Amino acid sequence: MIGVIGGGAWGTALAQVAAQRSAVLLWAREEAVVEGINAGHENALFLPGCALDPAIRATGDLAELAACDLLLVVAPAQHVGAVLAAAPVGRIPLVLCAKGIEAGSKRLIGEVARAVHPDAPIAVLSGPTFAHEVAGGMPTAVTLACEDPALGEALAARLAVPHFRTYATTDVIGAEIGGAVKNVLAIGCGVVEGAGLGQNARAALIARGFAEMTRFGLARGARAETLAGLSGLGDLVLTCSSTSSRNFSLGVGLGRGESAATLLADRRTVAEGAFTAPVLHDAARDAGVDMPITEAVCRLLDGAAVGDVIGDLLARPLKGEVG
Ligand SMILES: NC(=O)c1ccc[n+]([C@@H]2O[C@H](COP(=O)([O-])OP(=O)(O)OC[C@H]3O[C@@H](n4cnc5c(N)ncnc54)[C@H](O)[C@@H]3O)[C@@H](O)[C@H]2O)c1
Ligand SMILES: O=P(O)(O)OC[C@H](O)CO
Repeated sequence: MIGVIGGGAWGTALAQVAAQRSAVLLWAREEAVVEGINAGHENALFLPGCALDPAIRATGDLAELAACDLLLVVAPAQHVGAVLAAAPVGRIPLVLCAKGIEAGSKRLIGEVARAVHPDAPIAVLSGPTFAHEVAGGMPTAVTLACEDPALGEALAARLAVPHFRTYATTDVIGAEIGGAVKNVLAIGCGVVEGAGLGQNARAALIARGFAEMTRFGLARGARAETLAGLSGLGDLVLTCSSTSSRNFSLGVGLGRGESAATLLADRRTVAEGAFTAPVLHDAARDAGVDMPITEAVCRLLDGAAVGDVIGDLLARPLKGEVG
């Protein structure tokens, strides 16, 4: 049986995919989500309007996950450590599906999981994946990263269904960094949209943002081809082009001059980039990597005026395109 830890939009969509081939037990934090899935086969809080496979069973009791032989970890990045610490994992393989970096510790989610459950094999699933499209059966492709190639290929085969293709790699760090950094850059692209700065600026931000992602990723041991793949460039393009992205939408609000505090207040859904941006900025400084767009997003989240931040970005000394 496949266990899913997290009953947000993405955990629910992944449960829907997994249910095509396996029994699925989904742990959700909210009682209303557990009841809604078990009684009405719908997650009205986080994925409304999607008729779920009746074979998906939900629970509010983490202990029940001990019966699973594979766990998909889909809590928001800042909560993965706490949720995993309370889960009966032991040696059950963990597929990490959150996109972010833990604030304070500056750890990638794989490092967080390994610290709590050192005996559990770790994999990362990431890529361009709006939950509502995946849950609706629309064609989607993801990266499945695992340092053990045999386990990675077995997990990729187990989680794939015809509309959900998994591409295996051994580059776990690359998959993690792409997913974390793209959320920050998506906020920046949203700002460009909200401030009406035009399509040229958005394309420039995607390309220069990808250069930032690559610099940081290579400094942390990622492989360039992973960063240019589904979990990096693929997801960057998706989230930088659509208001279906919570991160892009947050940026649109910032670009219109609304404050981050107002935009983030009382949110039920997560915009991971808002939490990752400051810790990514710190981690980049530690690694000696220049990330001007990430720095600009941090300033905007801290309340700096859009005109000032864009003016400073454009006023930087000219440099070569590579390097
Ligand atoms: N939604 C997507 O399309 C999508 C796609 C791929 C990856 N992801 C990633 O999946 C992760 C989960 O996002 P989502 O979209 O499923 O969430 P969501 O925005 O739909 O829902 C918020 C989730 O946060 C959980 N939560 C809130 N406070 C919590 C706490 N204190 N402890 C534990 N959990 C808490 C809620 O229970 C809920 O599951 C994120 O890292 C996100 O980047 C999302
Ligand atoms: O809505 P976002 O910005 O969290 O993006 C969701 C997924 O990460 C897209 O791949």
